[in-house]
Amino acid sequence: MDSHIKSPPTRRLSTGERENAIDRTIPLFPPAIEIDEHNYFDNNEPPEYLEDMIRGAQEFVSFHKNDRVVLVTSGGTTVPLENQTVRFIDNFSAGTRGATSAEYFLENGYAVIFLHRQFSLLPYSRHYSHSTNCFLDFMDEKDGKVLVDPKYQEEMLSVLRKYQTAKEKNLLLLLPFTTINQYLHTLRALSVALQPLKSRALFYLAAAVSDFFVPLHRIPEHKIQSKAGGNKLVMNLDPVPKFLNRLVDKWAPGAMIISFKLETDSSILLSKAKQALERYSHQLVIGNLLQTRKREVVFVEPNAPVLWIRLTPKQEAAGIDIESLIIPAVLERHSAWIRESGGSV
Ligand SMILES: CC(C)(COP(=O)(O)O)[C@@H](O)C(=O)NCCC(=O)N[C@@H](CSSC[C@H](N)C(=O)O)C(=O)O
Repeated sequence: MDSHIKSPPTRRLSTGERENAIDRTIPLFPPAIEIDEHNYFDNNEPPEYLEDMIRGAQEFVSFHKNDRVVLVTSGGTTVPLENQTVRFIDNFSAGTRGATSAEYFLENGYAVIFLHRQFSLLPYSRHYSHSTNCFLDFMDEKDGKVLVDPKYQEEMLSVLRKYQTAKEKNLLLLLPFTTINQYLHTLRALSVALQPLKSRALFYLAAAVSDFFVPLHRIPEHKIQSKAGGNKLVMNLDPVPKFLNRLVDKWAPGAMIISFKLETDSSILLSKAKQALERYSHQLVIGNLLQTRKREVVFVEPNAPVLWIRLTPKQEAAGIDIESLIIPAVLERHSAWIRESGGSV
């Protein structure tokens, strides 16, 4: 390559120069209070499908009135920059944490409401997605028929049977979202639908939720135009009200609530997870770093030392899911929560 032509910097998308980072020292946004809840939900309309969706969820909860039901949120929420959305800000999440966790909850007898980013990974089908482990690579053709390559029969049969069981027993309800607004309206409505289950309801909030958004009254209707010669796009975003404490205090009284804390800077992970627990007074924060989220997490809970859960190098090499270690530890805590709440385990 000519010396004067510099190859573009080989930068991973998730790294950036520190001096460009936003000032993390700005005061934290306080937890949402009642007026914030009314302001947000009164001024940002619910998705038009919400009533139908919640009717289905109420039927699901009623069907499982004597079971343990977990609401797993998964995938990233988007912040549209135009009402007729062409551009949006996205939050990183492939949906692996949520989809894999949902499988282990199902295998432990939970009914699962899977509130997920549309088109992100789903329980069971995640094993053969369009990109990783493309399902077409597991097929073969013989006498004009499509066959599964014998090498993969056993593994695929195991996944297929679990998927079919979940469907036949009505154990898995898949509910999509895309935007932060759809997510928040749906989360609040589902929380109310789950109230009859009291302590047998579990919230496992693995979705990557936006912290800033463009309120409806400030969002342009059509695609933002870029002028010839270039013009800056200056965005004025509001903080997304911190609804976790509304969930704990009002929307889902009695349920066990677990949130995830995502950081990229290991030096602040524990303090931020502890801060979330103190601010929201829920039962467990599972902290994880973007870079190591598939091999280690840390449990931060009241009146207990922090507990690191890690895959050994051997387990990692064998392709063991860290969720196979996380979920049993969560189930133990949920059983204790039900006992302490006076429910029958
Ligand atoms: C997203 C990942 C890392 C999984 O990745 P994939 O397997 O690729 O899907 C998940 O483990 C996670 O940390 N999820 C939570 C991420 C998140 O946004 N957490 C929020 C807190 S919970 S969102 C609640 C809301 N912001 C509020 O405070 O009320 C945070 O860290 O600030």
